[in-house]
Amino acid sequence: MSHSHDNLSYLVQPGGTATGTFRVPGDKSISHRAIMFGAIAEGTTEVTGFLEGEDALSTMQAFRAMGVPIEGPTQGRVVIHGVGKHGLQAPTQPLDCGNAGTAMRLLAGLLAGQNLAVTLIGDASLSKRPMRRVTVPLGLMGAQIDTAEGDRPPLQIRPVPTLKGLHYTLPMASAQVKSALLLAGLYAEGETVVTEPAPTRDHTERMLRAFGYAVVEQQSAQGKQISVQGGGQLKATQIDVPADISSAAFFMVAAAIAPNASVLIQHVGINPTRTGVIDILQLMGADLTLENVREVGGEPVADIRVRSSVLRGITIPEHLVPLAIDEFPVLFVAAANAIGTTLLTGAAELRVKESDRIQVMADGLRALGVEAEPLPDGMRIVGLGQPNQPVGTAKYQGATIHAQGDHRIAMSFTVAALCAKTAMQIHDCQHVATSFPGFAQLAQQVGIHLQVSA
Ligand SMILES: O=C(O)C1=C[C@@H](OP(=O)(O)O)[C@@H](O)[C@H](O)C1
Ligand SMILES: C=C(OP(=O)(O)O)C(=O)O
Repeated sequence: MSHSHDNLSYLVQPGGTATGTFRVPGDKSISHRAIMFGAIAEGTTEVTGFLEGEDALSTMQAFRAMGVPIEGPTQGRVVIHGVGKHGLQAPTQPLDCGNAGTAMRLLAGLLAGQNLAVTLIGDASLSKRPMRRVTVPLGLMGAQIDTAEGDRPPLQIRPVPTLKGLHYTLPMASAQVKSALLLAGLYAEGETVVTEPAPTRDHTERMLRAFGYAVVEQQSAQGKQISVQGGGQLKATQIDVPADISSAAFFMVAAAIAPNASVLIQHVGINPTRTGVIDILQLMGADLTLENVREVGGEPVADIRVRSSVLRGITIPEHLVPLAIDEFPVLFVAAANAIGTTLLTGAAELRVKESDRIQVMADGLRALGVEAEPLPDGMRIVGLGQPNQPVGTAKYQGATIHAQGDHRIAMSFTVAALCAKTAMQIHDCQHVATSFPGFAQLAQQVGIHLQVSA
């Protein structure tokens, strides 16, 4: 995708807070899947609450380029006129997945068995991310996908008439790989069974069922096994996308570390495979409660209230890592403001996201004067909180930070600025629009002293 601004910077002055009642944009994982599944379903699917961010729009554009009529988005409403499982047309150009790993990896699985020639490309960040994790198991199913040197994008999918089902144990806890294989499994002969070593987000499983496709789950000694049979059909449905807990997380941490803060974030998806950030913040002592817990369209949602909190450093339980995988950049900011040391291990996957989130966050925190030691699979952070100090006391210097093209790094240091003694300058913030359009305006609205410059 082309970006409207090539180099956005944020200047955040100290002394802000976070207060108010608001909703953050729609869940990115669910928005990608709603387009993909709606496109290959029979009939018309209506989506509300869709994330109008660049990542989900890349997915939408890709299906339009394969001949799927899609209306919208208009205020989060999208109407997809499904073409059925075999109705996609070969695109005349490479499909541009932009910054979105989810788009590229899930599309690889969904397209592998369609007898179409398709090339998937991405931006500079995505072009550095590993793809063997999907191309190897898809190859075992009979797919023919070429990568560039070192297993990186572009992916060239060659037409093959059919795939074979596969029994596969994921070498890492990855919902993207799991989903790619289940989607390929819809087009494979027989059964495809994916075993996950630890629970990962289960939006694919839930949404396949919402589209009337049977998904069987059972526990085994190796972990949960998820199976689909090839050859079935998806039937159009309605999808109400909840607000993205990964976006809400920035304001959860902002409210926890800022003085006199209180936020109520409405209609947030609290699928248990996504709530690691809530558990971790509560273990750190955050004043965080769930209100109005309800179920919307097969996904649990709640309003999340967070107030200024005395946070304490913890050793993060490893089983929570995949359940909070995208929230670690901002959780590191919480740790920097806590009393005592926080230790994260078992999170090597953070090194292969939009940036190396361990190195980039450690470098940024050190620039603020925080002791942050990157580990091969995590980080040790010595928090600057002091007992008996009021919440929100400024603890470190502001600094100039480069977000390295990573939306979550840019937003995390915006939150960190709440407890800085001097201004924070953050460069390379344009990718915030991939997951959180309107972030800067919302930050200003809640009381963060943020100015945007191009
Ligand atoms: O399936 C998904 O929608 C996602 C899975 C996760 O990636 P991995 O599968 O690489 O862990 C997560 O980091 C990403 O933001 C979205
Ligand atoms: C890792 C992320 O997304 P993706 O893998 O889709 O680029 C993210 O949004 O933090």
